[in-house]
Amino acid sequence: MTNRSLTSAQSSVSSYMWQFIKQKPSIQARVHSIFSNGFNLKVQDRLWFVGKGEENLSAIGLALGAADFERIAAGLFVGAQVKMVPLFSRSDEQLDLTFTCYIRPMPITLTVLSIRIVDLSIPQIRLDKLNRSTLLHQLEKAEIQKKSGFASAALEQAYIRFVDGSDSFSAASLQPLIGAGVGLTPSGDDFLQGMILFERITGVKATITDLTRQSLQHRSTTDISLAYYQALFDGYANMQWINLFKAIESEDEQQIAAAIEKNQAYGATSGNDSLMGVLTFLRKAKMEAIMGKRIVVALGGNAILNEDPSTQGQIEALRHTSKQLIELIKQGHQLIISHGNGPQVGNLLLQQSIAQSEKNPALPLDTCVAMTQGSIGYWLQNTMNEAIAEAGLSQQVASIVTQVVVDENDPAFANPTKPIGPFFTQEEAEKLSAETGEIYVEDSGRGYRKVVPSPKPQTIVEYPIIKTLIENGYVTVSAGGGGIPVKKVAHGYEGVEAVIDKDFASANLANLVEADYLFLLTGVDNVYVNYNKPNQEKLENVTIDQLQAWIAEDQFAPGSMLPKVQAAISFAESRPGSKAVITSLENIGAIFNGGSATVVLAGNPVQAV
Ligand SMILES: Nc1ncnc2c1ncn2[C@@H]1O[C@H](COP(=O)(O)OP(=O)(O)O)[C@@H](O)[C@H]1O
Ligand SMILES: NC(=O)OP(=O)(O)O
Repeated sequence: MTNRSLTSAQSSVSSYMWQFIKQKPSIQARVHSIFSNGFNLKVQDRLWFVGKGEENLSAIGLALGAADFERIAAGLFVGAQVKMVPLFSRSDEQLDLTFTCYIRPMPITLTVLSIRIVDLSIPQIRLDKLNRSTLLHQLEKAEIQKKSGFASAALEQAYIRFVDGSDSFSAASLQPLIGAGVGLTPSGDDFLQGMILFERITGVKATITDLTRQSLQHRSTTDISLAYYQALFDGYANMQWINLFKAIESEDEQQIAAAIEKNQAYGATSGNDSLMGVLTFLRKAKMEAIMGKRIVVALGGNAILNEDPSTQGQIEALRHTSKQLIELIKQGHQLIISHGNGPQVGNLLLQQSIAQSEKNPALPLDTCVAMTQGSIGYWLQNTMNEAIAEAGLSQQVASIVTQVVVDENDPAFANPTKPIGPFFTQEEAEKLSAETGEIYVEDSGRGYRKVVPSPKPQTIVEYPIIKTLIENGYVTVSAGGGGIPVKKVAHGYEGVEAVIDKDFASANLANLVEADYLFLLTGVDNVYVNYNKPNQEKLENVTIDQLQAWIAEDQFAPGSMLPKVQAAISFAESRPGSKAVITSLENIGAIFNGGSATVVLAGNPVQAV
């Protein structure tokens, strides 16, 4: 008998198999099937896989260093006896094992020391992370179908029926996939396992998992497939999947590409077959909008203030607004709310100046912005909580006092353009201007309003906090009133007197928190060219270039639609795939369901919402 001891850390065992090994003093097995990258052992009613090298560590198995694997594999035959004796000299992270193969020309015993116990339990990956990852795109260009069992006529038909939606997933439609196709792990099973795996990592409703379990009671498949189904149901996957999950988590495109390639190389068609399941899961999830989008929603004036300017009136308006916003949460999206404060901050400033005295000096504009941010955030937090409870949802809402950094040399300080506060007639405005030196301008045909400097936002101080809250499932209210304008000073930040445009601040926020969408909600469903003229034209899917051309023609009113269009452009061009939507509050539930809105994106308008 040949004996060989290994002391290297080249061998590993899955945590799943370890659970079984550690209960047994010795394990008698027979070789069940042999592949180029490993072989299966039958142990009573279970199958265990012995892989070549850690990259072939199976959920149901053990992986030996490549050289030692080759020594055994050379003489291996189906039916050969194998005996494993755990030595238990190590900790819970390591195992020693003697591994005797009764092979030709003579048996071989390996004493495999320091076998690493590798956790192959299926992790959770947040849908938004998966959604942002390039996995779907990469699978689409990897030509996996061509290399899979689904390239064969019979299976291809079954696949197309699912993908074009003519066959929905049901026990009856799914059952024929069990055991379908050639190989020791038939393609149909690999496909279903890819889907089950992704249901598991994303934690979405386990529809395919449940249907597959039911179908397995009526239709059988190979022992090997059954063993992998069992491992999946128990929450374990092969090493190459775990590596793909790590790559998705890293958001590194190249790492994802490398992990896909490793998976594709698995088995004859197995790797590609299960990736077909993943691809189908991702497409289905996208179609059903299971994969939530991260959406910054900027609320325009009429979302907060209608005819009744009292506190109660504004809360009522926000109550209505919150009920509409809930539609996005119901559809599974992450909601990052921002809002304007033009009327409120102007009114507060007016109250400050009227009531000021030596003992009670008027508060500066940045503090007034902070106060309106606080009051509107407080109202919104409560109306959102009410709407969430009413809809039977469980999200929690947090308002964040948000400071937005501006450049103190921004030319906007010398040229006030931001209308705030109440509307006045021309005579009233002229009188006020003469008395106070303040500047009043006509605001989009609605009357005269005081204007204040509105510098461009550079960054948002609290954005990492906002991002953390979103990623942990909270609905946030932030950057209210465009954020509190501050400048960077040696010891931190200091307020500056201005009101930042909330559409620009929201675009900045959307970029910083890596949102998929920026929704600018206002009084119209769409942006128009030739607005309010007999030849007005509704804009639906538009590119940045088209908008730039219309801006040059002065199609959008400064102080109302122009900043929205500019903010939409700045977000759409910030990152590939970012989309900005300008529409009304009433329209938000319909946006992902074929409703009409103005959608701005950097690329081809055909790919809109
Ligand atoms: N080209 C345009 N297309 C559509 N609406 C326009 C256009 N130009 C001006 N508007 C007006 O601008 C309004 C949006 O600006 P405003 O009311 O200031 O924003 P907010 O809703 O953020 O308070 C629209 O409701 C509409 O009345
Ligand atoms: N800060 C700001 O832009 O407010 P409005 O949208 O209400 O004008």
